[in-house]
Amino acid sequence: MAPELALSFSVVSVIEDVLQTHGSRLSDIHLASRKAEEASSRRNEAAGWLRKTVGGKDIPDEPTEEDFRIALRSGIVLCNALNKIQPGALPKVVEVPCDSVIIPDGAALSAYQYFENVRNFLVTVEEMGLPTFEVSDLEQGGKSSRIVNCVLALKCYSEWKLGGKNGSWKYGGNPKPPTNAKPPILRKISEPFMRSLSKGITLGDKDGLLNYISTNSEGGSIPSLNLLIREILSDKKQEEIPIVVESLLSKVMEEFEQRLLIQQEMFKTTQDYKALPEAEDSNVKSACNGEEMEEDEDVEVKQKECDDAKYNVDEEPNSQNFKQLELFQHQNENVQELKMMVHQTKTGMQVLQHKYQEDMIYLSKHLHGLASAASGYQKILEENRKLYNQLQDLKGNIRVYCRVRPSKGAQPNHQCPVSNIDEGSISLIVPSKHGKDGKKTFNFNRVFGPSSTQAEVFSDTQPLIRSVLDGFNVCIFAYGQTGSGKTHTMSGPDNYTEETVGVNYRALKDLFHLSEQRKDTIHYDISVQMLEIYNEQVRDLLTTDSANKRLEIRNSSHNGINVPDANLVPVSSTSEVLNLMNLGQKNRAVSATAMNDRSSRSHSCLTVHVQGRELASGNSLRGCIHLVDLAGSERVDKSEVTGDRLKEAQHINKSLAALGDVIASLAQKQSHVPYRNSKLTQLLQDSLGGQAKTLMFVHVSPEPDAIGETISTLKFAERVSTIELGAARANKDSSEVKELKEQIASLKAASARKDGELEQFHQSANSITETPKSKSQLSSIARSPTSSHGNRKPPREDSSSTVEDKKRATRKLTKRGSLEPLEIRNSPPWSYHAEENGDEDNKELVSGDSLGKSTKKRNDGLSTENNHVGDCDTESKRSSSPMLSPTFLSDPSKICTEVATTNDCDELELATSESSESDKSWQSHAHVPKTTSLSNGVAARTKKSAHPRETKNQENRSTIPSLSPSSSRRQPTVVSQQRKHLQAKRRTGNAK
Ligand SMILES: Nc1ncnc2c1ncn2[C@@H]1O[C@H](COP(=O)(O)OP(=O)(O)OP(=O)(O)O)[C@@H](O)[C@H]1O
Repeated sequence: MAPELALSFSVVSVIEDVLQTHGSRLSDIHLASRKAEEASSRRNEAAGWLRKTVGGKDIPDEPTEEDFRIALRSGIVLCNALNKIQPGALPKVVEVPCDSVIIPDGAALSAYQYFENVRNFLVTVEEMGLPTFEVSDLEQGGKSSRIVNCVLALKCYSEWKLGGKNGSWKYGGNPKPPTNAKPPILRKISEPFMRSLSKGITLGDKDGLLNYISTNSEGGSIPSLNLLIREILSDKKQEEIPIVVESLLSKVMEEFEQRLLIQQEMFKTTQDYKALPEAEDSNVKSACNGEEMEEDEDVEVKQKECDDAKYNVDEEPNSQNFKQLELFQHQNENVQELKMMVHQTKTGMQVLQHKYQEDMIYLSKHLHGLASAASGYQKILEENRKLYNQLQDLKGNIRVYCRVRPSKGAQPNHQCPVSNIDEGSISLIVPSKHGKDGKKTFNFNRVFGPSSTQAEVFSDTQPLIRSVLDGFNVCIFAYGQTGSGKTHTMSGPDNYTEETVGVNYRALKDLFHLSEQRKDTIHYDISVQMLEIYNEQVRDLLTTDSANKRLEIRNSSHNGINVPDANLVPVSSTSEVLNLMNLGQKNRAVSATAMNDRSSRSHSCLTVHVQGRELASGNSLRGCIHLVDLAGSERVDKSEVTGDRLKEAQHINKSLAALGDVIASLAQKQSHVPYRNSKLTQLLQDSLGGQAKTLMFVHVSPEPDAIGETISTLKFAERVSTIELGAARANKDSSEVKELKEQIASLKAASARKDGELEQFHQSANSITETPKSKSQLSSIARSPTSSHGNRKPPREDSSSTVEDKKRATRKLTKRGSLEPLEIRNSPPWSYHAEENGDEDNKELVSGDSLGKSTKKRNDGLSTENNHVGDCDTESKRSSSPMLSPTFLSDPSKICTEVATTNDCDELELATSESSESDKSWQSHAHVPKTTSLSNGVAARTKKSAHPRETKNQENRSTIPSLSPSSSRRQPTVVSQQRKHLQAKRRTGNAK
């Protein structure tokens, strides 16, 4: 802001200076006396006005300069005069000056009070725009002209005011300057300026100058400027005048320049004062930042500086400084207020912080509680899952685990149909025909997402595998669309590592590990078979020539070996297993299809047989695990196969459809389960329908174009999970049962020996009696189960076995130990399966109501594939023969067996009340695998089927009394009587 320049100076002083420079003085021209006269006259006038205005008795009529100064020194007269003409202009006037004599330090106090009065007066006068003086003018004297000027200006103002403010104010200043007026400039008084003030004339103030001139013109006491200059120049020589005028002008110019400089300095000082409040602001900010104490000190220092400045200003009265100070004080008050607010805010913040901390503690406690509740919830969930699994185990449900393969590469614009994977459920987005996609959720025992590792997948399977060592049968099979990851789960990828190896290897590793741990209590023998079903043919994967060899499946064999002709390789370490698996994998039929580069074209089954013997008790147990990697179902249009591949695909799909039928029958608890419709279902029969623990891994591909197959796969899997197989049972034999089995084996051996003798006897008798029967028929009748397959080892000869032994064994097997009559039947294995497993087809095969009528309705597939069926036919034909086997003569128990066989082919069943295993072993004793020894004997089993046809047939069964060897000769009669009796009974039944 440019300062308003009040360039006032005394013309007289300037002229005086110029005259001095030129060696002459105003006094020379009587200026001094005139000045003195003028000063005294003006002083008298001022004193008179003051006396008149405030009644100051201390002011003489014609005071000297000193009198005048002393009279006004306290400032009281001046303040009162000012208050008189401008009431309230000075609210505080120290009226009674302290007596400096009576009161100690009174002088100092008085000086201070004078100073206060005079300062207040000067400030007000300054604000009114009237000429002022310096405090020192009053205290030190010598400069009273300025005081006189000021008083006369007041007088002038008073008169102007009393005159009703008519006309313009002669001093030109604003008598009541607005408070927001620009701050006046602090003036540093130079000597010439002081002098000019004494004259009360300002050049910058045109009115003032005019007033001065007019006043002096009117008063006549002071010559006008014109006159003054003329008077100065009058005594000058002509040639001196230009020089004097020139120096006069240059002096005026110099004075101007000096004034300008002073004004600029004053302006700068004003700016510095203005900067003070800003510094205060920054102090406030610093205080907010916690530096309050330091800043307080700073403020105090600044306050002190300002006070000093105030004092200095007091010394050089300047309304601008006072305004600045007031402003500063105001700002200081604001700062204090702000500080208070900051303090309050800070306190508030502290309270809030405290509350916040309390809240945080409360929340953290709450959170802790929630976390523990959540972990408890998790535990409960886990517990629930376990209980659910246990319940399922008790019910014998097939467990179903679902695994989603990772996507093969990114498929832009295609959304993965798998929308959500939970621990026990998987949700799919199912596209609908109407455009709006639906959501379908499937629940399983466990669901593994694409990121699940092989180890994670195996961890849930582990307990199941371990139960094999406790004598359970376990089946794990992988199901799913082609390329969905079945082989990956079961075997691992092609170049497998320790981490990526599949369930098969891990299972065996675990088995070996556990058997090693238990070696002090149980001795385990572990052996492995590896098969595949390719184009409905069972092939051994552990031989190189297996491609040409068709193997038989014999369900419910006594030792759990369903394919006895396949290689059974004993193993003792995982590396051996790995080698075998590699061999099997190499032999497995795979080929590239459009869906999978290495598509398995067959169902593969790795079977691990475990035989355990408890070292302390001698008890034995037997468990086996089937690890089945099914061939993938495929849509032939999609897999683009032709020729042999197409044929393979058709076989695969057919066998999987058969599996679906079996699952559906089991799920609906139907009495007939069509196991025999495919080799696959035949192989899995024990696992799906027996007392095994079964787990299915269902695999799905995440690709959107596989959604159809994915949905049908998951629906199928859900159905599988509803199947209840009944609680699994361990295959454990006590030592007593074992002993009995051994006895049975020895009896069988004895029986075989007798068979031989019988054959010889028969031959000799034949030649004597010329029987009508052919030789083959007789040998067929005489054929014992053990001799039906020539590829087995003959039973061990046991000379100690007698007929009594056999009878005892039979009685023992009734468990009750009584000698109650037993039904003893000899039957081919398929008959057992038919009844045991509710296989209607097979029941029909063997049903018939008369002797010799072995029948008829026959499943084509079975008739060609099952040797047992052929056996039955033979047996049936044989049964129609009126001839009795010579065996009857030598072995009564054989007779009974024979009778049952010939009489009722559809009832052919082994009965044992001791163990279901016994009967199974009996049925299958003809199919003992190469590596196992025979341990079967004759066993009897009470019939348990409630089938109506069986009930009917039961009536036809012969009740065989215990026979002693001595009665053997009567046997034909007994037998014929028996037959007659049965026939009669049957006829009666039919008539009814
Ligand atoms: N969980 C997985 N992680 C990584 N790769 C996988 C996974 N599952 C499958 N794959 C890969 O997907 C491809 C197809 O898998 P795989 O051969 O196991 O399918 P499949 O169901 O056995 O097929 P097919 O029925 O035709 O034999 C393979 O390259 C396999 O390595």
